[in-house]
Amino acid sequence: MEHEDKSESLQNLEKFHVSEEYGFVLPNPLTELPDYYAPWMDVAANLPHLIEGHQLRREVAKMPLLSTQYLRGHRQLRLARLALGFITMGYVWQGGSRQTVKILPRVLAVPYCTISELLDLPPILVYADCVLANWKKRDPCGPLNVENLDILFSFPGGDSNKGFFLVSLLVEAAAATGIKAIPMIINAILHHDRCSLETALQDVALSICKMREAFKLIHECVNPGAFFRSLRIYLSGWKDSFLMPEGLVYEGVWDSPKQFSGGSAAQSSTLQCFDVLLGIQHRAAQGFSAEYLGCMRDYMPAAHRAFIQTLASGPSLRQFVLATGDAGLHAAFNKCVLALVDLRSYHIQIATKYITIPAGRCRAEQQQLGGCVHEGTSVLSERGTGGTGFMRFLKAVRDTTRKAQLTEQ
Ligand code: HEM
Ligand SMILES: Nc1ccc(Cl)cc1-c1cn[nH]n1
Repeated sequence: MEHEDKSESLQNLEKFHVSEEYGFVLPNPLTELPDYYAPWMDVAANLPHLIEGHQLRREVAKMPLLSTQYLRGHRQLRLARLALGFITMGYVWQGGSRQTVKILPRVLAVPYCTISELLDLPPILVYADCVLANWKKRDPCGPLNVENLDILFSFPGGDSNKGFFLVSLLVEAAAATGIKAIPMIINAILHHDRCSLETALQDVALSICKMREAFKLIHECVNPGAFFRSLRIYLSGWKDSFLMPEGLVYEGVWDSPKQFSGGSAAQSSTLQCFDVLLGIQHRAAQGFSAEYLGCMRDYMPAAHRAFIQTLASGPSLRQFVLATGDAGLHAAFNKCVLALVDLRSYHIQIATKYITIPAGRCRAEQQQLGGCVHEGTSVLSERGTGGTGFMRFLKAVRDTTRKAQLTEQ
């Protein structure tokens, strides 16, 4: 398709399930399903209690095999997937790293895989489930802030669950004005409109700064110990996992076990969108392949994946700004890059506080008391020796971002 067509297609954000107000966040997610699905919703709503009471497996064994035919529309499918995703992660990880399961019972596997196929998402909890669709306003007319928000489902780990998912949601919501500026940027490039382009780039830089502001809430809303010892475990996946080397058998769906990566904000369309817009291409870092971020696009809603692909195949903002030799555009472009560098640097500090430091304490304890740190796979977990894998990855991504600045002409 010609660039001109692409710019037109990107003008219609709604087609890509992108909201002017909420960005990639699912606006006003449903909180209820038809009563027929009460067996799923009741277990999902009661997950922390069932897991802590070692009753989850018994409850799942009692569940009927429900048909997905009574689910109507995108939002009911997203809510059903969210509930089944929480139950699945709870079922697999309720015994921690000592008692993993190898088989997901058919009463979960069959509907979960059916719904996942309809949404073109893998049958494992992803960022688009537990962040983008896992929220409601207490007062529907109230603001989008921590005081007026709640999550729909949770793992054990208390309020840190809510804090982690809601802070992520607020970071995503802060990105909305930047995402909304993207069609304007593409249009300005195609019409050689430097003034509109500079204004839109200023919107992107301001939006990324607001994302970093929202990020700061993590300190008051998430406890490092609760995150490291509890929540992090439940988000782990079963790909390249030495705890589940074969992966997970989805009973009644596939005969052989399947491997899927755990939930990660690498599945956030927002950061990947800004990377593509600014022409930032990441490469391999120990433990994380160059394809890792690319592979995570398969864990995004199909419409969001299409938005990123359409953006990637459109005109290059980087090349356009370079070709103009315009100092104002040059500065506005670099402000966006530096805002992304600052966000990623701040994120690295957070990862240090919430993973590296608690992991160090945990190792010290285990050397005295024995027992094994959960060496989960993929997201938010230690990879490689001493948890350095992810830190090298995050620093490599940050440093590649820094190198994307346009140098002096
Ligand atoms: C307690 C808080 C957090 C911790 C400990 C943490 C830790 C990590 C770790 C270990 C990774 C690399 C592993 C992987 O991607 O599988 C990662 C990646 C990432 N995280 Fe977080 N994170 C936290 C919160 C957030 C939040 C709130 C956001 C934004 C909504 C975020 C955005 C990202 C992104 C976009 C990546 C992919 C790498 C990149 O694009 O820079 N993180 N995080
Ligand atoms: N913020 C997040 C929210 C949900 C899930 Cl599943 C993962 C993350 C995350 C953060 N950094 N890496 N992953």
